[in-house]
Amino acid sequence: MNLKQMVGEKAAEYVKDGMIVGLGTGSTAAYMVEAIGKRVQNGLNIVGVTTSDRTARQAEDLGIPLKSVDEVDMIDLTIDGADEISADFQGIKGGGAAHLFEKIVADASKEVIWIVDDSKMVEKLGAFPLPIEVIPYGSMQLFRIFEAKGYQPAFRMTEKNEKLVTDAGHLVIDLHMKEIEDPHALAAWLDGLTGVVEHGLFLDRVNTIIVGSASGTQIIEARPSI
Ligand SMILES: O=C[C@H](O)[C@H](O)[C@H](O)COP(=O)(O)O
Repeated sequence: MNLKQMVGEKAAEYVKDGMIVGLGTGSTAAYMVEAIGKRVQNGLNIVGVTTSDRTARQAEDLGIPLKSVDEVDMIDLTIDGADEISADFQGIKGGGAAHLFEKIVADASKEVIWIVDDSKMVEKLGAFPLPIEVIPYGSMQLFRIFEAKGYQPAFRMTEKNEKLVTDAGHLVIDLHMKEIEDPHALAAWLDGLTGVVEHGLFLDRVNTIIVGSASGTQIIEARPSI
């Protein structure tokens, strides 16, 4: 059983006719986009708002009508993957370096669903490296600040061993923190650093989590939607 496919297809059932739908990024979200694409080909009428160039290409190929995030007032529902979800439903995202656009889309959404396999559910965040999107200018200064804190920073590299450049033209520094004691305090500190564009801590943002495991899908209602 492919758990990513299972939760991706389950989440696609939440999409209703007439909705504006935020389409997340990553290997799990790709299954959701594919399932929504099939429903669109069978007559479902929606508009998608994508969170990366990759997802935009996939959605276009499937014939899903798209608008940019700036062309819509509000997104009805966003479905996205996650890298880690803690016991109190906070998340780390950005393993695919899409967290800046993903957070902008999530913030413009009435409801957010995350789809994950059960390996992503953890007690505390931090085993997954925390992605920090930074502007290239001065990025070594930020690197040194993270190093001095003991966060073991590493620039995200491509297969060609070049610094990865995000869809927005920034770099990514991954922090290897092992365990994040206070995600809200860390997020506030990161938000205050000049040159940090966005970090991968997604706090108090998800409404529903669909978890896939060998025994099936579990739906967790994390917090009420707006
Ligand atoms: O930047 C990428 C996104 O935040 C993804 O949603 C996240 O990394 C999970 O990806 P995957 O489903 O491939 O594990």
